[in-house]
Amino acid sequence: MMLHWRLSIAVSVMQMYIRPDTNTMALFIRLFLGMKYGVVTEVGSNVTQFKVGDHVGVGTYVNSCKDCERCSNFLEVHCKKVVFTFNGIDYDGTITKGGYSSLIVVHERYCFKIPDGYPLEFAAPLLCAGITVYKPMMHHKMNQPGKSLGVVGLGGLGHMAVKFGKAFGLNVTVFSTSESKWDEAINILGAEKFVLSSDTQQMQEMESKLDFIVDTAAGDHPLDPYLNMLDVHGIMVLVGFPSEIKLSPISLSIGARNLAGSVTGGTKDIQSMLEYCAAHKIYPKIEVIKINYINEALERMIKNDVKYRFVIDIENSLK
Ligand SMILES: NC(=O)C1=CN([C@@H]2O[C@H](COP(=O)(O)OP(=O)(O)OC[C@H]3O[C@@H](n4cnc5c(N)ncnc54)[C@H](OP(=O)(O)O)[C@@H]3O)[C@@H](O)[C@H]2O)C=CC1
Ligand SMILES: O=C/C=C/c1ccc(O)c(O)c1
Repeated sequence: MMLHWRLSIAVSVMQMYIRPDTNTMALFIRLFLGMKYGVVTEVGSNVTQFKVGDHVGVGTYVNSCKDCERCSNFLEVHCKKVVFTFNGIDYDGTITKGGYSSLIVVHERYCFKIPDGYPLEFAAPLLCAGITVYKPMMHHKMNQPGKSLGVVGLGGLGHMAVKFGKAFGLNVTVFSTSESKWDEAINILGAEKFVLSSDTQQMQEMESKLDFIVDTAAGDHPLDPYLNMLDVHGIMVLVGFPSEIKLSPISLSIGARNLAGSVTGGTKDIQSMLEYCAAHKIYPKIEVIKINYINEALERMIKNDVKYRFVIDIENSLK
């Protein structure tokens, strides 16, 4: 039942951001150390899906009850007993350690085959940022060529939403608080349009122009201007975690618009996403670092100076 593997390389994805609380500026450190990839070195006798030598990845969770309706429908991330890969308490009482390890033992259900030829270092961010936007985009049928997509926030999640949007044949508009990201959005990621969200006129010009919006913004921001950009029956999905959201019900009712949320994805969705990325040559933009660069990496994350994920090469760090 268990898959036992030694990581040839382990990967951690880190994010850090400042979040205003009601009274204080609190510094939240999110060391997202869950996603990792490596090579299988040992399989238990009941393992059927993997063999020694396979390239595999582990996402943001490593266990769930396997028995509830959600698990039965491959919505394991929504299982009430889901165990997260980092700082979770597993069923045997152990605290999960995420990606800062050279070895992991994991049930094969929570292990994903990285397709042949897909460069391993790109796989880890897919297991969080990639699936977090791919899942709602597929669920809400945003893969209809010719439709229009708005992506709010150009960071780890946002740049993946742009990549999927382009691969789906959508007309993509990036909404950003950072004027400096114009070149990246248009010339590198290939978005059709870039809107500076602090520019009221540019924002108003987008009224009723979008079919879909994926909102990845990490900080607090008004929702009404974005909802008003949706056409009739348009769909806005929130995947970011600002501290709170406020909106006028009229922004939803007029135009019969839809607002939804989403969190990463189930095991089948994750495997499909990996295969889609391999088939369409979709790669997250990453910077590979060694562990001794971690303090500088943290400093740079505070300054929002990373495009868009640090990937820690644990194996080469330990040599
Ligand atoms: N639902 C889920 O399963 C998951 C959710 N998350 C959450 O998604 C969010 C984004 O994660 P990630 O992409 O990794 O983070 P990043 O820091 O890489 O990117 C977030 C982007 O949001 C924009 N932003 C930040 N603050 C604000 C603000 N106040 N108003 C508007 N835009 C803002 C910035 O883009 P710009 O400069 O372009 O404005 C920033 O680059 C986080 O809240 C994270 O916790 C992450 C993983 C999974
Ligand atoms: O699989 C679930 C992961 C959820 C998640 C929650 C918060 C956050 O900041 C993330 O990066 C992921």
